[in-house]
Parts: sequence; structure tokens; C-alpha cells
Amino acid sequence: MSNSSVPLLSAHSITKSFGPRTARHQVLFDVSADVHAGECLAVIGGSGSGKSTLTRIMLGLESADSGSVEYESQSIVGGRKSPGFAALRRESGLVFQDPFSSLDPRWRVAKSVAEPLSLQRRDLNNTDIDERVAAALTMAGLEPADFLNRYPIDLSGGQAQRVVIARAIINEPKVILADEPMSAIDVAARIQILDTFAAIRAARPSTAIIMVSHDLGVVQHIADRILVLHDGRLEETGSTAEVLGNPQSDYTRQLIEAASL
Ligand SMILES: Nc1ncnc2c1ncn2[C@@H]1O[C@H](COP(=O)(O)OP(=O)(O)OP(=O)(O)O)[C@@H](O)[C@H]1O
Repeated sequence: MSNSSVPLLSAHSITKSFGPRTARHQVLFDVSADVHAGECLAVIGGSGSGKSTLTRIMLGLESADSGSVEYESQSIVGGRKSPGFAALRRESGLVFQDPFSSLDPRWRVAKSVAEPLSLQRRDLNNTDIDERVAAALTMAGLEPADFLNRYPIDLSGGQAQRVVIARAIINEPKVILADEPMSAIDVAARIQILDTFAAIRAARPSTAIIMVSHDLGVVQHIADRILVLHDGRLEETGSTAEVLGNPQSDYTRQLIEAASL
């Protein structure tokens, strides 16, 4: 983990509501969060506690009602007009729960993985792109020769998620959001997804990962720090050892007990 005290990505006092003006439903209440280069931050909490909403706001995929978000000390609030937004878009990778909804069923794996690179790096020729696609697939634990020409329909859920991860890392992002990346994958294949994140961290130690997860076993394995959300409020945050070993709130204790760690 980086020693830098300036976070790579930080959100301050975020509030967010959904629904029409007459029936607003507030889902985040003054939540602050940050992640440093090289750090894996896990965001945990019960269903509907606001984990996805908070992390989507941090990655500029959703706007907050109030509060601020900064990427490399530059605001991303206001979308494309803000100074940090384009850099964050360019330098982030996204992995969601259902890999098949992230892949175009008409595209072979090679094209899906290459697309973000082809869009951003017009200077690269096809040989460079092919090499980087092969390297990303290999980092994701997939043998390029076996997978480059497959369509999504020819992939298991775990393989499809590793293709999505290869696509997410092809541009060497500084930050990766992984929102429940294992919950739609069968248990036997989850370890390979975890191994993929471990390989990314080993190969690119300055990459920050924000992982939303219900699975405290996974969190215990991969996270440096944990942020606990409870009904849209920050319950506690601390190192993985502190939060899991010595939780400060009853709510966190209940989550840990339910996970039988
Ligand atoms: N686009 C939306 N429109 C309306 N309500 C939304 C929207 N997105 C999220 N919500 C609501 O906001 C609340 C928080 O949702 P969010 O997905 O952030 O929680 P979560 O902690 O990630 O939940 P889960 O673990 O079940 O995925 C929920 O009540 C959800 O129904």
C-alpha cells in the first residue's frame, strides 16, 4: 500500500435520495469515504445500505445531491465539465455482478477486451493491441489461445467475469470498482476471481481497488481497509484486522457473526 496521505479518490459528506419530490427516499446521509493508491477498500453492509450508490457516486457513474468527490485532488462533480472527470473515466476500470450484462454477446472475447484500449490509444497498432489483450487475459488466469475467439455464450460465469476483469484492466487503471464481482459466480469459481484480483495487485501494486461485497470471507482475504454502511450511514471504518477483529459497533458485530468468520 502507498504511504501517500493524499487519497487517490475521495468523497466528502455525500447525500443522495431517489424518487419523485413528493416521495423522496434518502439512501446516503453525509457519508465520506476515500481510497489510496495501492489500497483495497471493501465496502460492506446489509442489502440496501447504499454500497452500490456510494461507490457509483465515487466513480462518477451517478451524481450526489450534495457533497464532493475528488480524483487526484480534482473535482469530478458536474460530470464532463469538471476537471477530474475525464481522467477518472480514463483511469478507472469497472466490474459488476453479472458478467454477461457487461459483455456484448455478438463480440468475441478479443474484441471485448481490446475495446477500451482501441478507443483510448489510437497510437497503438494491432500487434500492440493483441499483445496487451493477451497479457490482460493471462493476468486474469485465462489462456489467450483458448479464449480469444470465444463468444460470451461459450464461457462459464467465472470465465466471463475474468474476461470482464481483463477488459477492466486493459488500460492499466489506477482504480478499479468491483461491485459484488463474485456473487453471481458459483462458489468453486470464486477463488479464481479472488486469485485474479491478487494477481493484479501483485503485478500493479499502485492500483486501488474498491470492492463492494456481502461476503466477509472474501473481504477478509483481500481488503486492507473496510468501510461499513448501515442504512445509508457510515457505521465504522478501519483496517480489516481492526474492523473484523475488534468491531466498534453492534451492527458490524452482527454482520461478522452472521458470516461465521
Ligand atoms: N436508481 C435508483 N432509483 C431508485 N432507488 C434506487 C436506485 N438505486 C438504488 N436505489 C435504492 O437505494 C437504496 C440503496 O441501494 P444500493 O444498491 O446502493 O444498496 P446496496 O447496499 O448496494 O444493496 P445490495 O447489497 O442489495 O446491492 C435501496 O433502497 C435501493 O432500492
